[in-house]
Amino acid sequence: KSGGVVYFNNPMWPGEAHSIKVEKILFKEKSLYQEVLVFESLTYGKVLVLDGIVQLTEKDECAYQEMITHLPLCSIPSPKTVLVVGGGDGGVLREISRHSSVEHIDICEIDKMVIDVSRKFFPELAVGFDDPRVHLHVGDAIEFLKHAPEGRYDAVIVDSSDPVGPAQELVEKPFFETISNALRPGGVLCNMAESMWLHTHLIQDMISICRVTFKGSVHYAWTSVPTYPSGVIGFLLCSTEGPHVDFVNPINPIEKLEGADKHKRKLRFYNSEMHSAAFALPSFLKNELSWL
Ligand SMILES: NCCCN[C@H]1CC[C@@H](N)CC1
Repeated sequence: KSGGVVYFNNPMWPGEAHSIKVEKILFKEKSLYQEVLVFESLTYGKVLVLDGIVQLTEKDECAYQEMITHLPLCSIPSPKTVLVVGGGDGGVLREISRHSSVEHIDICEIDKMVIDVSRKFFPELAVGFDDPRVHLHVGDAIEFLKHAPEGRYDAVIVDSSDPVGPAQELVEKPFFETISNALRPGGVLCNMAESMWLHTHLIQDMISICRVTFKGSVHYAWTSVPTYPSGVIGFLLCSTEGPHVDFVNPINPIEKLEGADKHKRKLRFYNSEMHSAAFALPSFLKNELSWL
């Protein structure tokens, strides 16, 4: 209710909750897949919540959208074809459109309500859908990728919600195998990879799958998102067998991309220093994750 505080507690983070002060509820409906909530907060702008889990806020979405997009796209010389899994709010599309080398963008989002709600309440993100290179597919990415042509994409970005509910199957081996098959040799995947503070078992499971599924390199990167549980979110960066990809030192630095800032909206978070720094990991994580 307005004026109240909303608590986000969930089996994904037992024993802790995150609260944001609600100024005004703007939208609350059940889609075919989940409950979709939008509210005006006191200090983070508008907030998108799916099944009680914060997906984005206007204040800090830049960190997530910019990092999940530019970590992969700045790691290959000239990305041309990109697939977004999830991402129905349009934020990743907005970031991809900064790359003038990109010619074709497919996006596969299962829940049309997320797209419609973003267009209405988050125009700063939904602007991504206006790019003529974008081809929208409303449906299950598991099916979409099963039928994707082999070696079709230079990059795949999995901008998913947590693996509880609609996104449950997006952390399983068969799905990663279809992604690997859909990427060209030396193609790259950037996959949302939860919190190093909360989910090291899940991260380990994903890395174990990716190390056998992607014969190139597998790296873990992370960034700060204050409204996500534990205040950080990670990304799994994988490359298929083929031309070596150095994820840590961007071969295609965003600063050299003319047009990256031509947008009326400048980059707020990502830059090449943040790119490299994102791969520096705390000792507990290096010790916990078996890279071998
Ligand atoms: N496209 C908005 C972000 C979706 N990904 C998030 C990562 C993990 C969070 N617990 C919830 C959403």
